[in-house]
Amino acid sequence: MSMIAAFYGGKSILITGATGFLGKVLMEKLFRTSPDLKIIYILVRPKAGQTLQQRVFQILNSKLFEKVKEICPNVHEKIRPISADLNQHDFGISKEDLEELLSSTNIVFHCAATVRFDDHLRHAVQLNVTATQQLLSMASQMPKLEAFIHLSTAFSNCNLKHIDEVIYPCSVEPKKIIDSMEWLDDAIIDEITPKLIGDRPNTYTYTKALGEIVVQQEGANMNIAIIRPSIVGATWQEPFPGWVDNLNGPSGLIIATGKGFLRAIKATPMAIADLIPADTVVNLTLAAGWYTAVHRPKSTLIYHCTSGNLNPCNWLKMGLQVLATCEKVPFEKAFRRPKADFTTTRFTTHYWNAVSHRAPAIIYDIYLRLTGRKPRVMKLMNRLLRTISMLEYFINRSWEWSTHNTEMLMSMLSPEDQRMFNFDVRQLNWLEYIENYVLGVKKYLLKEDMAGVPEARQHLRRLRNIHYLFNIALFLIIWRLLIARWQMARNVWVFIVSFCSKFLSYFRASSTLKL
Ligand SMILES: CCCCCCCCCCCCCCCCCCCCCCCC(=O)SCCNC(=O)CCNC(=O)[C@H](O)C(C)(C)COP(=O)(O)OP(=O)(O)OC[C@H]1O[C@@H](n2cnc3c(N)ncnc32)[C@H](O)[C@@H]1OP(=O)(O)O
Ligand SMILES: NC(=O)C1=CN([C@@H]2O[C@H](COP(=O)(O)OP(=O)(O)OC[C@H]3O[C@@H](n4cnc5c(N)ncnc54)[C@H](OP(=O)(O)O)[C@@H]3O)[C@@H](O)[C@H]2O)C=CC1
Repeated sequence: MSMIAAFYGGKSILITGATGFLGKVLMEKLFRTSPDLKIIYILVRPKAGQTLQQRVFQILNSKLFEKVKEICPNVHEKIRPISADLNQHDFGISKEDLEELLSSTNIVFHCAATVRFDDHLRHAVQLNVTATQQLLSMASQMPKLEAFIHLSTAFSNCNLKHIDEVIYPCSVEPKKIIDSMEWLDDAIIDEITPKLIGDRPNTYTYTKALGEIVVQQEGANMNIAIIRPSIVGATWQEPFPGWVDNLNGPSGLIIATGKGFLRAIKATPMAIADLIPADTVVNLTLAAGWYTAVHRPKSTLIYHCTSGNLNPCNWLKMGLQVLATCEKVPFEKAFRRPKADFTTTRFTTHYWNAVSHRAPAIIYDIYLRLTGRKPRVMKLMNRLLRTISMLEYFINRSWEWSTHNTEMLMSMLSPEDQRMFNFDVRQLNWLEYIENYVLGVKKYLLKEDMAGVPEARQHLRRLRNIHYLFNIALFLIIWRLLIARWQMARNVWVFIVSFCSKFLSYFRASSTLKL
């Protein structure tokens, strides 16, 4: 019998960010392994004209929840969406809902965050720091609370090369930052942002670091743990391989590669690609929830959920496998054939951006214009280049994360739990995982049917022929222009023509002799 699954049985669990990528995988696993849990409260904001119920309905109707609906047919009765916006004071939760939450919750999983790298500091602080502080304040009023699990990121201290499972201080206290956001205007915040984030690359990593300090300070009297995943990718094994439903991390770039938009990217091929599957993160999170509640460690434990030190993969291996899979099982309606390379210098990056990204986009937009359609490729390309520039920091460096707490936790699990809540990435076969990831992107993110693969292959063959024809035409045009303007080119041309004609006459003469 799994100790972890039994622990969650009968529990009332609060999840923030349950509509996000990790939140959904977390909820799915909880229902699948502990169908007898009492209730899961989820803090949800109404969005895109959808009510809370419609949002829950949409989640439950996705492929991710198919197994859960078999195991736990009354799953919809066990999810209680609570209207809440983490940007608002007290989250805008009604008095009745708040009372119910405070009196019933046993475990909190805090997943909600803004994960945008370019978010304005005010917004990133509000969501990643202030909201965390408010949630902790709510948690401190929960008499039945057994554990509070906070999702952070392994990159919260990416300004360091070696990162231990400890909380590092920031130059300015989070409380001062929170206060200052209330009275500083946007222009001043813009001005001080680079100074505050210092040698971190963006507001996301900076505010996640502040959030951790808040957790440590405000949660001193609670059973708290912090999980720091690295780059979260599609699921590895559960509920099935390859599930992914947003463009964050590598997923967006996998699409850009498969559709032939991405042809070159500045990356360090041998740098560690510290990917971690979403189901691995969720298994560790649930195990940490159990351990924190049952064993009550004296201090807040931080768990690194990373792969680099146990089973390293690098960007070259990943890139090659992405390309190989896109060749084998192509994406539909590709812009160009999937073919890409790494650049290592600023100069070559600018060159390939001009030649392989911007030039084809301009040519295709001219073609669209000439055929009476709206040009759109250059706009897409500019977005892609902006996204790449935001991600570049993470694909040109390697970090070392120590994993003592994570390994300790693994050793505390029973063999049954080690199997059921597996977070041992040493067992992961990268080539198989990346192939399933790419297929998952195709099926679950792009919603492409596998039945369309022959047509997609045919399309790639057409693109290859167009590419050859285009290159031949380009060569002939350039050559014609050179001949018209340059004596040297004319001389070379005369030499080639006379050489060919001599060769032909010799060939003809020798075949006549043989006859
Ligand atoms: C020799 C062989 C060579 C082979 C080479 C080729 C192989 C290449 C394949 C493998 C690539 C590997 C890449 C690795 C990438 C590494 C990522 C590292 C990330 C470190 C993460 C740290 C971990 C975390 O804790 S945080 C979670 C991660 N967070 C994110 O990823 C958020 C990033 N996104 C943003 O910050 C923003 O979306 C931003 C700034 C990128 C874009 O903002 P903007 O306002 O311009 O646009 P949006 O409104 O957000 O979206 C506009 C448009 O773009 C689409 N889009 C959004 N994100 C991405 C994306 N990541 N990739 C591609 N496209 C994206 C979005 O859907 C919108 O499209 P619409 O059509 O308008 O809907
Ligand atoms: N994905 C990754 O690569 C990594 C993620 N992490 C961490 O894991 C956690 C989960 O990330 P992930 O699932 O990928 O992120 P997502 O962006 O997929 O999900 C974010 C969640 O936060 C919710 N949210 C955002 N703003 C608000 C708000 N104002 N009020 C209420 N809810 C809000 C979103 O709700 P809505 O659906 O309404 O937008 C969504 O449910 C985060 O803390 C992140 O920092 C750490 C390392 C890597």
